[in-house]
Amino acid sequence: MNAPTTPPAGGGTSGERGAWGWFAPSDGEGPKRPARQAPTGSGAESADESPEPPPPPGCRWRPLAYERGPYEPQDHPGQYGLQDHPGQHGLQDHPGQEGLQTHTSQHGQQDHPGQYAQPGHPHQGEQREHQRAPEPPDGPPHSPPGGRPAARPQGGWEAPAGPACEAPDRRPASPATPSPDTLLIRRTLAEIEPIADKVTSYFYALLFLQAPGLRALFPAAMDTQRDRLFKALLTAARHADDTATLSAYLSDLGRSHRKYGTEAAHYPAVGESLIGALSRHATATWCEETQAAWVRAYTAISQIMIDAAAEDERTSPAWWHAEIVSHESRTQDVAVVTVRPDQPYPFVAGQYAAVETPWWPRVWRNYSFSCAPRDDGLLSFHIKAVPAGWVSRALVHRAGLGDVIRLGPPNGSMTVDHTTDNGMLCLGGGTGIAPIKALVEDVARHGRSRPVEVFYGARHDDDLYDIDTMLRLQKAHAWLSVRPVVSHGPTLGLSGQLPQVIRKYGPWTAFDAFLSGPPGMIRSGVDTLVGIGIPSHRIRHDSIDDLTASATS
Ligand SMILES: NC(=O)C1=CN([C@@H]2O[C@H](COP(=O)(O)OP(=O)(O)OC[C@H]3O[C@@H](n4cnc5c(N)ncnc54)[C@H](O)[C@@H]3O)[C@@H](O)[C@H]2O)C=CC1
Repeated sequence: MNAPTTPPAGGGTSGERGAWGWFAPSDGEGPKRPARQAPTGSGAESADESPEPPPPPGCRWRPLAYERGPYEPQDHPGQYGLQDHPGQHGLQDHPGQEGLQTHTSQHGQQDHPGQYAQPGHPHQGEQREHQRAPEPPDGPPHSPPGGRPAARPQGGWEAPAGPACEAPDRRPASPATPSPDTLLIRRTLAEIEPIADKVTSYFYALLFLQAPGLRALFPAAMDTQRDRLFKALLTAARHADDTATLSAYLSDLGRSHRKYGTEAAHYPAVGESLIGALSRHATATWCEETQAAWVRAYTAISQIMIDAAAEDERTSPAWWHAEIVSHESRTQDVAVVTVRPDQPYPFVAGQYAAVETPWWPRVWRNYSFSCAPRDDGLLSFHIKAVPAGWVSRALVHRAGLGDVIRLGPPNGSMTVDHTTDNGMLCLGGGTGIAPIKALVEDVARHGRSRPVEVFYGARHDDDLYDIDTMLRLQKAHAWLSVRPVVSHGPTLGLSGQLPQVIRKYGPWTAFDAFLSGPPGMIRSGVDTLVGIGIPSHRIRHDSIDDLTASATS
């Protein structure tokens, strides 16, 4: 599985596929290589400090077909590989917000997803066709900006002869002082931020040009998944100094990429494309030193991901098949879908999984489990069909008994801490009630009673599709209180939006809080809760970024 990362003995030629110049992640088995030096000058003289074995003649990927899938897509062979699945250690890249987010809330910015679909997103139409690899949006990838001849000797990109770097402060990093590499990386990021879309497109164009085989790992239409990998890489690089959190985040990312068919051998091409896209677009700040910083960062990032994937492979499948055993329509747009995985599926209440349907190969969407682990091993999801949501519409309107979906591994950290008896304040907006129900079941199973206060929000009374279940649970457990809250229209319950309504109750300062619902609700919910005295480390929710990114799921 070692990646063919070194240039051929005689030196690779520009653009030669597989002659990766910089990135040689190990397969997690052997010792790690030190980061390569970035090319200097023309790059021709750049060399690894340690001798390397001659590389294979090209970068080859074995075909990435489902190996045990009953529904191999016909016209999109293989399966997609490179998507971000922010896990519970969530790194968020929010404008104006620096620092890694952990699984608990920092004012509404945390990691990963729940399910995620909101109507009215500008994603239009179902599955637009993008079957061929995209063209680089602004010129051939090997031409650096300004028409300078592109040289990519030894398989690496030459640093454009841009302005010299301002020498960064070389003192060691501290929590308050970013390392010199991180400073350089952040300069690049600041420069590309206004043109992030363009850089993202360019990155993928380069990737598919250099390694056409990787195209088959992505969905036919590069929808919201498109920029996740790129974004995750940038975010990780931005936070390269925070090794503990970064390592947890990247390990999750590496593990979750297994279901896409990602292999260690894919990482060099990704790294080459990353550097290629950045060097082309960050022309004001790119220089040799910056390039070297990015090479070091990517080498470290990819190695963590590869190691985590290799470790995970020893104990866990890359995905599970799961047969639909119950499909219950609750409203016109909401269904409760129950599945039986083909092998034991270990998870914790409050987590979520990526789901792929047979109808949209390689398009994965995250859905929270609506139940705690059950003795019979079944899993349930609440799915709301949204206008342009390929997966959600298929699951609500097309799926039926006997259909087989695929599940990625469990993820997420909106889970109950059973070491404390703190009260739990739970806000579930719309289908966001699903993981809240799972948390309630988890507390019930655990046997130690603690106050659990659930506020269940919906637009209209009719949208409270799971209120009967929640009220049944309330009846069964004296420690549980469930309050329906309706934001639009008349109701016998409480009126208003969830965050407003909880202000009228409390005090909540001794409670842990759990938020699940639309991104707007999470944001204002976190603000409200922090405002009324719940420390942010006791507020849990899934990633706002991914809730937003997956708005058309
Ligand atoms: N783990 C999670 O966080 C999960 C999240 N979801 C997400 O929950 C959402 C459910 O959508 P719908 O059922 O259409 O819910 P919805 O849009 O009808 O909202 C439900 C309730 O949430 C509150 N709310 C919504 N927007 C708000 C805002 N901007 N500020 C304050 N409160 C607000 C209101 O009380 C509203 O009645 C989806 O975006 C889905 O992705 C779903 C399942 C799990």
